[in-house]
Amino acid sequence: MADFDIVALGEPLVELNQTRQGELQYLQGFGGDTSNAVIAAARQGARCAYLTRVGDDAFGAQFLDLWREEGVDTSGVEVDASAHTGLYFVQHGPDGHAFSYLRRGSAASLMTPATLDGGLIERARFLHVSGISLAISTSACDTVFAAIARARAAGVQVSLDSNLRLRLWPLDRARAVLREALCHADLFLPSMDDMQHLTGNDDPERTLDWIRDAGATGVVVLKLGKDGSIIDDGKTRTPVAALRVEAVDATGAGDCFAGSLLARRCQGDDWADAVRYANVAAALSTLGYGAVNPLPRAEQVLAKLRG
Ligand SMILES: Nc1ncnc2c1ncn2[C@@H]1O[C@H](COP(=O)(O)OP(=O)(O)O)[C@@H](O)[C@H]1O
Ligand SMILES: O=C(O)C(=O)C[C@H](O)[C@H](O)COP(=O)(O)O
Repeated sequence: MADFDIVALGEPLVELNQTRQGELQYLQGFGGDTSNAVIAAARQGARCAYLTRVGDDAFGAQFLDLWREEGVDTSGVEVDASAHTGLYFVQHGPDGHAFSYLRRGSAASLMTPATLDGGLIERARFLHVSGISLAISTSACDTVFAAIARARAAGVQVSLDSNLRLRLWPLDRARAVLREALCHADLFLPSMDDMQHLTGNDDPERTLDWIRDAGATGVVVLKLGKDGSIIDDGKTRTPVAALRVEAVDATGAGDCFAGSLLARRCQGDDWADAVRYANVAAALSTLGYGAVNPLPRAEQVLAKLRG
């Protein structure tokens, strides 16, 4: 039996969230898509580990404490004495949230395939990576492809969230790299917003056709925000409704979706049940500010599912 349900690879970011427009008050929290996803999964009962690098600074130490409190294994976290932990800002406006970054040269962006040498990937059921892990630097991009190759060689399933961030890389490169990566994913988790940029169309069916034409052979779950998601298992496409909520801050909803979905797959759910669960967990995660604090625990999600 594998030691871990999920090993994720990527960059954690300290979060400064401007919860009131126009005021110089920022709530400090934690973010970074793959870190959010493993914390969400751990809160649903999954055994998780995180592969990353942080600076030898107060924020790096806060992250190590956070992962330990959340039960996420940190044996794959390297501390770099000569680079910083990354930081991002969340601003809220009429079109939802917007991110900006202070991350170039961060410890995580300096990862290389040697970061994988501890052998954690081979001990997992799923490797989870994202478009952000691929975008933060050339060496991180190489590291993600090396991780995918190691996972596939060891029979570990690969999960990929599109998480397109056009502040991190140009659209043409993002499209080319994501097309290559999605062909190796057992589970691809694009959002409709990301796919609109990549494909130029806003129709979910045509978007799923584009993904299949690009070479996706695994399961694809297209995330549609407040409209829920669609499962495409290669044969049938099944829409799954969202839970209706008054969302406050959707930062991290997609990561909560990914972590919860993987956790439930590892607990034996079929795709439809796992996606139903992930929709509810992700909706609940929009009810508070920040990517990590509002991530729900299994009891809350199960209570909501029971109605
Ligand atoms: N306003 C909302 N109401 C209910 N559920 C939501 C809302 N926003 C997001 N979700 C849930 O979170 C999932 C991921 O959100 P989405 O915005 O589509 O992806 P991402 O955060 O990756 O851009 C959705 O599929 C849905 O289940
Ligand atoms: O943008 C980045 O580089 C980050 O990692 C910061 C955020 O924590 C995630 O982007 C949130 O991701 P969503 O779940 O898609 O809202």
